[in-house]
Amino acid sequence: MSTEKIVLGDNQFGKAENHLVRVTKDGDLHTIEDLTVVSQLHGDFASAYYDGNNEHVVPTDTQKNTVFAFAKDGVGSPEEFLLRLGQHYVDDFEWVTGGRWGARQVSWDRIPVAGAGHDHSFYRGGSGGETRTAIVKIDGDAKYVISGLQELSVLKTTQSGFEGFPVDKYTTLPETTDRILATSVTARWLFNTTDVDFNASYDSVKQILLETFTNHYSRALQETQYLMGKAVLEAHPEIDEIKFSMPNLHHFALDLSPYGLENDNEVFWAAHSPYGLIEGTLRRESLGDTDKIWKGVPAFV
Ligand SMILES: O=c1[nH]c(=O)c2[nH]c(=O)[nH]c2[nH]1
Repeated sequence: MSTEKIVLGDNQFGKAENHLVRVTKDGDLHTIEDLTVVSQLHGDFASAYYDGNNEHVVPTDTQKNTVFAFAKDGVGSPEEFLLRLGQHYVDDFEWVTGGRWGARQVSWDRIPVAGAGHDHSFYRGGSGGETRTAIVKIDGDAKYVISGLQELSVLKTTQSGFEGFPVDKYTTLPETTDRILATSVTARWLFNTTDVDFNASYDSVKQILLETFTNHYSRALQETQYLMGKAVLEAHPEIDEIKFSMPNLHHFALDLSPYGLENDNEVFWAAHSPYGLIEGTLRRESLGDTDKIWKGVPAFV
């Protein structure tokens, strides 16, 4: 066995995937900044690795908290935000000589309602937008068309609450009348004819889904889902049934009071898992059994 000393080379540590959503409010006009941040420190940490001595180990938990606390003062640009974060560590911890801070920022577009961008409801457009799907089934003489979309990401920064749920000994969730509601809509809708301008129909259904997400105070994602499906079926007689799968993508307003800061629903942690999963089928009451048509239709195409 070699007795050569094993030495520590490059090292760094911190917290990855700090998913921050910063809401800035100018009256009813809200803007959002959505960044996923990684923080990694360089410095004199040898005794932590060699001796288990944590005197210099700025906890990764603290690095996470610092990301959210710093967001209280706004983000501005990811570059400025990261420069501010990094400067804090080299200024305030003498053994920290540097580090690496990174961010992925995604942009949200305002949902267009009657030609104007909405004040507080957003969707992911451009390359972050939804995928359109289509499925055709033929069974003898019968032809069925199922159109759909997946991963239409929408988020509203207010006009959403959740109250009145049953409470048992496992319930810790507080009631709320003001929260972020965010989901990524997967929907499939079944036509009762093939005589359809499918491109125009798709554009209209998507717009109805977006507008309906926007246009009411949501008492739960379940209610919002029902209203979205109802609006589609009411506006489109050529569609008989719509199925949804919608994650409830939780955004937790963080308690910044331990750092002497208030959080009036401005700084949120966007948790990735677990997420709520809200699914439902909306259909015309008189519609017969369609199970055979849906059989074999995958959840995601
Ligand atoms: O809109 C919601 N529906 C739920 O079923 C639920 N459950 C939960 O914990 N939060 C929420 N929000």
